[in-house]
Amino acid sequence: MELFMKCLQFAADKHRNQRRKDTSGTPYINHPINVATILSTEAHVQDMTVLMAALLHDTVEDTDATFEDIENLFGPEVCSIVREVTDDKTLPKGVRKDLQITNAANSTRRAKLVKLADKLDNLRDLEKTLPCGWTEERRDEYFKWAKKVVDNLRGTNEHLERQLDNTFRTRGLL
Ligand SMILES: Nc1nc2c(ncn2[C@@H]2O[C@H](COP(=O)(O)OP(=O)(O)O)[C@@H](OP(=O)(O)OP(=O)(O)O)[C@H]2O)c(=O)[nH]1
Ligand SMILES: [Mn+2]
Repeated sequence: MELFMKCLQFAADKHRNQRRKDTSGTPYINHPINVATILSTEAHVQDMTVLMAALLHDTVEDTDATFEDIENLFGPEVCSIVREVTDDKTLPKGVRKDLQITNAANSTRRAKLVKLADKLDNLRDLEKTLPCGWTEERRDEYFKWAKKVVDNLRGTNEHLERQLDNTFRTRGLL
């Protein structure tokens, strides 16, 4: 529990100047908190290593945090999950998005759990509001792409997959 609180503090500090893309400017940290909360309360995940990785999952991708920081502070197991769910932002966006689809199938179970909850929270946000500057078409494309990623993560957690399927059904993708 002490290490979990340190993850929360570390993620809140790293994301402190970031906002979500919604019009109300929700603090970015709400998203990693939501991902960890979905895993704990909806997927009934009790593995603290997974819950810590959920809090940290966007720190290396979107802040100046490094894998070295994560490994030193939170250990190699948490770090390896964060590594699995971190996109290489030096790659062109199209390549990154394709890699998420192919890498999903080869991920460890722990990384798959974080990926499923990450997609679920992002899709729930997208159902509520269109991010600033996004068109309806871009939202539709995100849903279609997310379905391809999720299809390669299946067989991991029935609660998460049922919730994701509800969002895909609402969009006419299932
Ligand atoms: N739906 C939604 N997403 C928002 C919002 N604000 C920030 N995001 C982030 O935007 C990313 C999705 O937008 P894209 O344009 O597809 O991706 P990009 O930022 O990586 O270029 C997600 O990153 P990610 O968590 O790394 O996930 P993913 O890109 O792997 O799906 C999501 O967390 C918001 O208000 N609504
Ligand atoms: Mn995320």
